[in-house]
Amino acid sequence: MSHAWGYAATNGPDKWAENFPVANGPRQSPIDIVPGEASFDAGLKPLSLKYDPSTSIDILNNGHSFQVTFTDDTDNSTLKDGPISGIYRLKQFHFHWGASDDKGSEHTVAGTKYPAELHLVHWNTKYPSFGDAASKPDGLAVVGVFLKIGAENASLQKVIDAFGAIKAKGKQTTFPNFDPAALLPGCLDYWTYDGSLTTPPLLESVTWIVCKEPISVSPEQMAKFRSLLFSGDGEAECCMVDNYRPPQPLKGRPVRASFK
Ligand SMILES: Cc1cc(=S)c(O)co1
Ligand SMILES: [Zn+2]
Repeated sequence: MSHAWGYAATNGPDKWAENFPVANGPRQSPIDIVPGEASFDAGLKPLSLKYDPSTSIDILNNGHSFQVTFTDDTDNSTLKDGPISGIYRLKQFHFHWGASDDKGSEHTVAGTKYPAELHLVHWNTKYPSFGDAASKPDGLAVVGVFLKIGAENASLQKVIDAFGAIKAKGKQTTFPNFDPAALLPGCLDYWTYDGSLTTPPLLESVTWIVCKEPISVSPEQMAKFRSLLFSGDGEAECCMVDNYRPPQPLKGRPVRASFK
């Protein structure tokens, strides 16, 4: 690929292997989760997610998605238990979504696509930093939450209210005192499997934890997601939509369920 990666026909998921050969690796994400083929594991613990709203810093349009970034120099916002060992710190959350409500999630459930998917990215504190952890097989843990069309989501609206300041690529603004726990579903039953980042460099360092229960998003709120731009100021406007990678081969990996 002569130019940076993206989601267009010229630089999208089908082209990523040219610059990132791990795209064809043994533990790529996302995957299609087939509930009937997941094995219930009684040894899986409930997720322990403890987030401190004072760790939220800013919100950024990075040209691929938007992300809310957190201070990660303390154990104030962490993920513990579930399928992981040790303490993982929250670094950022972001979303993937579609141009229409019939697509947008990265993981699918028995082939079903949701209109969007939230990713809460955490790194293993056995390593000195996120950057270091990102290249280790047990370095990252990402909690995935599906978004389903329904009632307006008041917590999500707080994020959407910041979109005016980050419409174009490279725009950033402060985003203090936000509690990401407000974006979690009531039930934290999950599927888990070993996978990767779903964007280049597609590092195979992620323990995926995908919640079974979706959160709601209204059609109007989804329209606001689709008003963000892949493009920067002064460039031809390109709506930020369909920023999702399709499911990848499971290649024999087990998918475990924390619930029956
Ligand atoms: C670190 C990271 C993780 C995911 S899942 C993503 O889409 C981008 O960056
Ligand atoms: Zn992601």
